[in-house]
Amino acid sequence: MIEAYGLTKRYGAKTAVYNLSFQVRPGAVTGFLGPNGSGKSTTMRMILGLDTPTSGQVTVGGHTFRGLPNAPRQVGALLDAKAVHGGRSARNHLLSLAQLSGIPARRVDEVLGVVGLQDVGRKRSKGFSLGMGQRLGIAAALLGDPQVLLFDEPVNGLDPEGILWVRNLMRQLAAEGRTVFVSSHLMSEMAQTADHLIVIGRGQLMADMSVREFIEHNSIGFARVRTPDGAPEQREKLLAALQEAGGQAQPEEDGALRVTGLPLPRISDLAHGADVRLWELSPHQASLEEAYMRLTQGSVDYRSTADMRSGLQQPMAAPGTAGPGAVPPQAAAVPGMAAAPQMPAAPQGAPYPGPYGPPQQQGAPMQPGVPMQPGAPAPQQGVPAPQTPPQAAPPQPRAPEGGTLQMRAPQAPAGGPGTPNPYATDSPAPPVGPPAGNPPGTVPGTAPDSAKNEGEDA
Ligand SMILES: Nc1ncnc2c1ncn2[C@@H]1O[C@H](COP(=O)(O)OP(=O)(O)OP(=O)(O)O)[C@@H](O)[C@H]1O
Repeated sequence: MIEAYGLTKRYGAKTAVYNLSFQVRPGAVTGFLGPNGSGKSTTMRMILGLDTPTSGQVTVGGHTFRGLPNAPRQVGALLDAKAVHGGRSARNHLLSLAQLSGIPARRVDEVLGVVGLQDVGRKRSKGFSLGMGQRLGIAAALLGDPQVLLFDEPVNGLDPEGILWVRNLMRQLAAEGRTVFVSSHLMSEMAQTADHLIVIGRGQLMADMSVREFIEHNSIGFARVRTPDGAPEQREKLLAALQEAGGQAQPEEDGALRVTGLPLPRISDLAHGADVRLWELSPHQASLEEAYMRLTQGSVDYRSTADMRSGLQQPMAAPGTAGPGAVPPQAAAVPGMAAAPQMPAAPQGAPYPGPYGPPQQQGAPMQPGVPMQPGAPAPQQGVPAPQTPPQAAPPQPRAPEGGTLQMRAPQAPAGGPGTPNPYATDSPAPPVGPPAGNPPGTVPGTAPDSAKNEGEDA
């Protein structure tokens, strides 16, 4: 079990992790999610004793990492697959790690086999592809047959077969009763691999719950309704009836409607009352990716802007105006591609809106664009529609029944409302002590924070 209490890490004026408390339990795969720069790697490095918390603490099996007896046999980690001496063969790299930790040499051949590198074990790792390097990093993590495993982006660079293999490996390790903590940006992968999720944004805890609960709490269910093809008047009649009843409808690519704000039986009754035949009426739940986007969109530090040199943009409007060249955040600017779906942020403190979404006043459309009017054309491809601006606060979930679910908006620092949030200012933080040197029992394949640059470019 990994347990963090009030974990905080500052690098000079930069607060990378703030007041994080969570538990990672054995027997499950726990996904660790958060936007770029949200503090996932920093947290993992603190768990592994490679970074020293500014305050708070994190323990593995009740001990700080440095207090763990024979740590490399108890904790394995893949943090940075490139942290390998490229001139050494894969086998020699693992052998040197094994020797440092008192692990028998035969285990090296075992783990080379487990990760599928047995045929290239004597080749120098500098010739390895990204995926082979990942496999070598995973082999290093498995070397001590540890009960606790941390993987930072393990599927990075792996081909589909490799991704499937990692998924099965994680699940198998958890089924053996081990603690498996894995960060990833691949939501579809996490949805299939993880049992539980810990989500952070700007270094602070945003969600700690099962995958199922996470999707339930952060997504709006919807109904797909399809009227007969080639009968636009039927579709328009249905649209009018849905809107009159307080529902919202968005066009889907295949001509169906995505309806929120009305339960399925009501939609059926409305269609019947309007004398409209239906080819489809089906319930849907958003994906983990949609739920994640919805929760974290207020915590994203790095957003892309359109490339004005692509020749595809109108001239930029004056700052502060939404002129023809203004590009909404995350809107696709590629010809022939529709803007990516933009999930609206739920209003802070809003209750869970129920399986078919909130009533109209709460139910911002799930797709780009304004709610569709009867007879209105579907949004043109390649034309980003107006979008709801991101809101800073994540939604508040309902409390679970008898569970350990917690989900919080980023917490204000202790000290009351007048205390500045470290994320709101660049005010100097208390000085951080010099990074500790290589701790005894450093996890194979990882480097202490003394190897990292703690400074920031001006
Ligand atoms: N050694 C360091 N010195 C200074 N700042 C650092 C250091 N390590 C991390 N940071 C900063 O702390 C913040 C969190 O970084 P971290 O690498 O933990 O994020 P992350 O969630 O792992 O990001 P990503 O998903 O992009 O890998 C970032 O703003 C980063 O620039």
